[in-house]
Amino acid sequence: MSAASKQKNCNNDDDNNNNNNNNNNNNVDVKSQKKTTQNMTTLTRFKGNLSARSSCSNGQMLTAGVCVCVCVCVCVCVSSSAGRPKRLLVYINPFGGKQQGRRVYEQKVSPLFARAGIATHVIVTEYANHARDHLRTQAELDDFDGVVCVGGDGMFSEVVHGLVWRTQSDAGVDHHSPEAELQPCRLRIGIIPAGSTDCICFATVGTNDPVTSALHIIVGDSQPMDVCSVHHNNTFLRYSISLLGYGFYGDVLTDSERKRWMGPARYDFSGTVSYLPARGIMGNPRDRTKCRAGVCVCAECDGEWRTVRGKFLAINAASMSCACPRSPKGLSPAAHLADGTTDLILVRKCSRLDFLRHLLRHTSKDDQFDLAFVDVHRVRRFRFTPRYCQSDSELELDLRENGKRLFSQICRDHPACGCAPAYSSWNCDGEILTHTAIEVGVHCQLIRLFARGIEEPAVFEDFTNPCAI
Ligand SMILES: Nc1ncnc2c1ncn2[C@@H]1O[C@H](COP(=O)(O)OP(=O)(O)OP(=O)(O)O)[C@@H](O)[C@H]1O
Repeated sequence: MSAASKQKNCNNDDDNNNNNNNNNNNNVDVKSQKKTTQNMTTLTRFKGNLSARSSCSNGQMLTAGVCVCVCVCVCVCVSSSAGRPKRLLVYINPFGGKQQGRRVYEQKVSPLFARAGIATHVIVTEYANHARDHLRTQAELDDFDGVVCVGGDGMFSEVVHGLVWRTQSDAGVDHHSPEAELQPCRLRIGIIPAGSTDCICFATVGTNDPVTSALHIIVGDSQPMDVCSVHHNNTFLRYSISLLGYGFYGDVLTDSERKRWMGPARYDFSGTVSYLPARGIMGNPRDRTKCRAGVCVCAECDGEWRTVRGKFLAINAASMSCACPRSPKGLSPAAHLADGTTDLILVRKCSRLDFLRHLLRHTSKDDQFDLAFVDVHRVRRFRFTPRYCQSDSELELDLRENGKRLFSQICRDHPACGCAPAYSSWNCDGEILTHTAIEVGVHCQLIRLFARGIEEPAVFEDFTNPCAI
């Protein structure tokens, strides 16, 4: 990527919607005013919604000013132009969240796709990584305009892994090289939320509602997103879209899988963090500016590496705010979806009370980074090398043989110190990585979602009177 900043328009691909259709559908199931209001929010943002207005006035009216406008949204989209998908490959995880994926798709989404004239090829997954493997090897991607996953963040991660891998394979890019410039994926990804947390959907759409997500797909919205590649010693490990966590966050996952997450904490992990600060970007991790739909500026690639050594309780890299309904601020409230950076949060060794203060600030108005033992940097790349006490560790032998850069910085200060080695694991979007020494690079706008990011509410939006919109 060139050193110059790229300015990209992240808005909807289509500027004009031809709204000629007055078709009214009375069969749409609208369960609550809240849901309908969300759908209306989507509707109001569609450009050229004049005929949506007139359709709405003829549409089915419910009590309290609630209007069934989902059908209208679909009609708005039917007169398709470039950017709107015509054929979609759909993967449904029947076991995500409350195991409602199939029902959600069949009852709420499939009828909308049909009405919008979108053909679908639906695969209900039969095992973990089914969707990923299918995308990697079998899927005839040329036949489709987009891929839809019905499930949670884990399912989305599967689809990203399959699609990014396949795109690189087709383009002859060596994804094992940490320096490789990855090819952006042609197909957009739609998320129909049917998982437990649905953090990615929430961060890119602003709500976890299957109908709203389906409408974004139908109108062909486009929201670019960064993807982090994680390597160990020139070997690809995983892609990360939301959060990479070592120390506290890594161990919460590891220990919860071992069902001992309430057990004794032993957080004090020595190591070296090197990072390449992001330049040429708008904002910083502490400016309280939320990521909003619109123009995205990609960070520049050059600059000087910086190194931090010490003892950490937690090392987190947040590529997005990681806000979700249960944590509305998220881990890094000002992180951006598509600027080519990740927010590297370093929590140094501190007392348990101080660490608790830091954690509690995630749910209050106070700045969680405004503490002496917390540093946050917006970075393009970073590396982490744990400092092992044991000289005969498997990793050290491996590193000696390969002798690469920072990975050779193993602690040999205390070969027989007898201290309990403090290891943690990296939690990569909910999956535990098999290595602790990692190198991470952010790939700016590698994928695109059928979404448009979170928009500021329009000043004159009046949800109580949808027909006036
Ligand atoms: N048919 C299947 N059987 C078992 N596991 C599956 C199947 N299909 C997908 N999976 C796996 O299930 C995991 C969890 O799925 P998903 O993300 O959809 O739901 P969730 O974990 O409840 O939601 P969230 O990730 O938002 O918390 C994913 O990692 C995915 O790889």
